[in-house]
Amino acid sequence: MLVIGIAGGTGSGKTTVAKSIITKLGSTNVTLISQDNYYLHHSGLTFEERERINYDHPRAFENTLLLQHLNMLKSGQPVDIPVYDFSTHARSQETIRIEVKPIVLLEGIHVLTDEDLRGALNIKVFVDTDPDVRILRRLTRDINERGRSLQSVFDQYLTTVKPMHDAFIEPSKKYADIIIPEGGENQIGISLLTILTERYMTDRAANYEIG
Ligand SMILES: Nc1ncnc2c1ncn2[C@@H]1O[C@H](COP(=O)(O)OP(=O)(O)O)[C@@H](O)[C@H]1O
Ligand SMILES: O=c1ccn([C@@H]2O[C@H](COP(=O)(O)O)[C@@H](O)[C@H]2O)c(=O)[nH]1
Repeated sequence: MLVIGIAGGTGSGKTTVAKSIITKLGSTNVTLISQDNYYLHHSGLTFEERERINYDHPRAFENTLLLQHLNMLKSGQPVDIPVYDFSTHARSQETIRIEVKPIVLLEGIHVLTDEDLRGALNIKVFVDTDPDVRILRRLTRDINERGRSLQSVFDQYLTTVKPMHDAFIEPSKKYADIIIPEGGENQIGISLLTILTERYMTDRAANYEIG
């Protein structure tokens, strides 16, 4: 199984890049997993307490479960991954079944910051988009899709999103094999990744396999 990690700041276009690759290759051989599904579940906290959590710190995620699921997929077992509800800041009761496919695209803000997670990736990608573009995209998305107000996006960006991006996410770019400027607009970068993935599928014995 080939695992491609796609990191980058919030709103950089990680999901858009991943979905473009799936559109080009078809979904039969490629599956998408978002690190966001593995946000820690804070069942003992109230909504107001959950609202104040720093969701941009590397330790906000249950990466041990994510790694366990990747290992299960690599050994040929399907997995039931958690579903995360951004409007309530909580895991929902449901899970999603992920079937075994030869290619896994793993996208998330911190897929390159965790050493163990990096070790599970065959190709490491960083989507590099200017902060002003990212915050504008995030503002639109969080208000339209995640039930946020203008003020809450503004406050969260300044208190946690930007400081954590500067401290952890931007520095993780150095681990990338491929940097894709401007995300979904970068058709050449997306084609490059698609070609690499196609080559893997036609030659499973290629050098990408981790020992
Ligand atoms: N090139 C683009 N032009 C315009 N809007 C975009 C572009 N890329 C992404 N978006 C929008 O910006 C938002 C964040 O993009 P997304 O791919 O989900 O980023 P990420 O997964 O990095 O947070 C989404 O609403 C998406 O539709
Ligand atoms: O409960 C939550 C959990 C996460 N967030 C924010 O989500 C982004 C990561 O998602 P992207 O799709 O990569 O933008 C992260 O910056 C968190 O701040 C949240 O607001 N609430």
